[in-house]
Amino acid sequence: MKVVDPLKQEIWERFVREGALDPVRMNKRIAESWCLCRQSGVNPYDGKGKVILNQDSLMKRKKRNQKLLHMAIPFLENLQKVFEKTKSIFLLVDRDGYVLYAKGNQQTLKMAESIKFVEGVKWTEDEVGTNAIGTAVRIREPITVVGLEHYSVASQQWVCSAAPIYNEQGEFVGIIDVSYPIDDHCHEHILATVISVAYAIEQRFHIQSKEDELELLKQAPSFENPDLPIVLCNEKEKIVWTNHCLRLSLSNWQDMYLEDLYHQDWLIQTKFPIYSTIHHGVIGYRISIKKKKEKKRQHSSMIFQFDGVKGTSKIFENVIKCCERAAKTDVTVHITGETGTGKEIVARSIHLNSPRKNGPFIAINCGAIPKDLIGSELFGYAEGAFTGAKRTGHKGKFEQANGGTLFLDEIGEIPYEMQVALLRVLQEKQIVPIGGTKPIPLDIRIITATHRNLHELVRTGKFREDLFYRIYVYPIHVPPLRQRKEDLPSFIQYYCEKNDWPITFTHEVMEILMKHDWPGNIRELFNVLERIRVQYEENLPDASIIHSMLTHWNKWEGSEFIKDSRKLSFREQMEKNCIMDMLEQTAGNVTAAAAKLNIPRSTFYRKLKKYGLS
Ligand SMILES: Nc1ncnc2c1ncn2[C@@H]1O[C@H](COP(=O)(O)OP(=O)(O)OP(=O)(O)O)[C@@H](O)[C@H]1O
Repeated sequence: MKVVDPLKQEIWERFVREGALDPVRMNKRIAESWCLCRQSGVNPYDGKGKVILNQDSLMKRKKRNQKLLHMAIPFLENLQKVFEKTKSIFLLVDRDGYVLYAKGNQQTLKMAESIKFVEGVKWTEDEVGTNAIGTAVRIREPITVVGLEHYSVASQQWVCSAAPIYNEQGEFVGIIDVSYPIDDHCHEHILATVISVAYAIEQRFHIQSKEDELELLKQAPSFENPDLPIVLCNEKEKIVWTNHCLRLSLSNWQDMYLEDLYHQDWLIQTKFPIYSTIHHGVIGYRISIKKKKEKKRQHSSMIFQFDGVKGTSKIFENVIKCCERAAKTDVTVHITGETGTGKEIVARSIHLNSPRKNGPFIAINCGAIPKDLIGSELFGYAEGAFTGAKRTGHKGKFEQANGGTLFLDEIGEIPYEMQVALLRVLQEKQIVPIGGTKPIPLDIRIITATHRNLHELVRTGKFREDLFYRIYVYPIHVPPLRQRKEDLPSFIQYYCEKNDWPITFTHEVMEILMKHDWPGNIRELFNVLERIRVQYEENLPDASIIHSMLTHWNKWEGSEFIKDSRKLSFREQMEKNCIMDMLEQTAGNVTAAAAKLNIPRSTFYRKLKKYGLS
């Protein structure tokens, strides 16, 4: 049933036609809003919702407002029960006017849908004209808008009452609204109810902030690293806790904000958000800090570009210093270190900081190439060098790296007979591709690496001594993760940021991670984090599950880290042999080998990786 008050209809029509109003006969707030709508060109004959978030954006907005949702929804649900017999719907709106929640009478929800008054819609004055939600967002006061007081026709069959919600800091965070069709003369005093509920939600914010503070304090690390000053601050960055090593130097920490630390020459090293287990919003941060003057001492290392985590450990700081020295010259570097410690990242950083940085950086894993192919991979071959060779010939890694850096990983795996050829290239600084006659001059820097003991290989006759002395000129040792555990938080933060994974590790979990020895080093750490992220997303499992994950890691199928040590099944071994045969037949041409085996190239590459052939 359409309810129209002819007098009000005339006032509205005159205003939209001529912009004329008799302010005495109108609510001041409504008159003001109409004028604003007219000025900003809102269409009075429309007023349906237009800006509607898609599912993904709505989820993101809900996530940003999860504390508000958590506080308000129980009250909204309660209202629904109380007003069950009416045609009302109940809404929660964020501070920008987006509807986050809309529930209530089914028939009214349908009617709302017809004007796009739905979850995700932007219901501001600019979008849909004068209305209780949009006007309350602007004036930040409670208001009821009835029928023809709405500026645009789409809402003129509605009565809506809205009130703003303020959090414990007094900040405006959103709107609560009750709306119903104008013919449902159910409650005269609905605005008073909406205001009371908004007030009750605000009280809930105050209580929750105390509970958040207690939860935050429970996150104080129980283990103490005397060299690592830690502070906890709330989400407004007010310091609420420091560890012992800081209490001497920060006597007035209780009155400080994070910003005050900058003024006292402290620098932030890592900053982890801490999330509430109740409402899942950020309740504070765990921060490790460092004195600025210590930083100055490291100044020379700071200008060295390192595309990864440097952390705070002295041991890795020394590695960076060595890299910096090596990068300035063309010295032949040999990098040692256990698997997964980041030898390739270190090699790349030397290249990127060297005068050759604009040239290519070519990496080859000597251990992953079938023995018979290593010659053509390194030195290339000339046109028609052998049956099946590409007509155009093939540029080897040495030639590809010309003008830049060649990184020979797992150099200890290079077959003995190939070592002579390699030595010759290093001495003569030129290559002759297989089957070719013309030498190609080389201008490259060589960096080698191995996780094996090269001295031992020389001693047992598996590695040529003359080649050893050629490559073992400037050794750099990359330490295992267990010797730089203080860098673990930085690695975790790096991983979380890279994967956009907002998670807080409780101190129990951190303790477990700190105690683990990480035999697979950074690769293992990232694999563990990957597994937790994929399996548990943002609901971190119990510390005991993470503990058993680490204990049984080696037994897990499908882990990258164990790929080398894992015994292949019969089927996998057959597949690996087949791939190796085909690579041999196609002289290492991956595209041709994949085509012959009728496997898509991307799958073929995945299999090469799986079997350690890439
Ligand atoms: N400092 C670092 N910052 C960020 N990521 C790192 C760092 N060091 C290693 N990683 C990551 O750890 C993994 C292993 O690193 P990398 O391949 O360089 O190790 P490696 O010592 O060469 O291993 P392998 O001996 O098995 O070849 C890679 O995913 C790499 O990106």
